[in-house]
Amino acid sequence: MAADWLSPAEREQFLMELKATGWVEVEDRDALYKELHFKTFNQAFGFMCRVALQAEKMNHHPEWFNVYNKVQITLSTHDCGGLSKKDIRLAKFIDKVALSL
Ligand SMILES: C[C@H](O)[C@H](O)[C@H]1CNC2=NC(N)=NC(=O)C2=N1
Repeated sequence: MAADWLSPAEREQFLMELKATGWVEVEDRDALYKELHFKTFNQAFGFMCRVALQAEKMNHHPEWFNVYNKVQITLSTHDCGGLSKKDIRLAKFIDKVALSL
């Protein structure tokens, strides 16, 4: 959606903020990646449940992989073939939930 496109200035600003919290740009595609570690599987899955509910509300879904206490997340907007404001919003939500656990 056009409203979700990032201007070059917004993109630079948001990427700077998110890199400071551990997100990295994926090398071979326009996407963001973060790996999170929790104490237990319960915590990791609890985190995933909260993110899943938000993702469904936003109609914007992460690509993710979980083993025990580790969650690897890739964010990208498939409809526009790269990063959009929705990825930024979801990344910030993910950081907020992770901090609250
Ligand atoms: C039809 C449906 O609205 C779309 O496929 C939504 C669903 N979730 C999505 N999630 C992500 N990450 N990118 C999208 O472009 C996207 N599009």
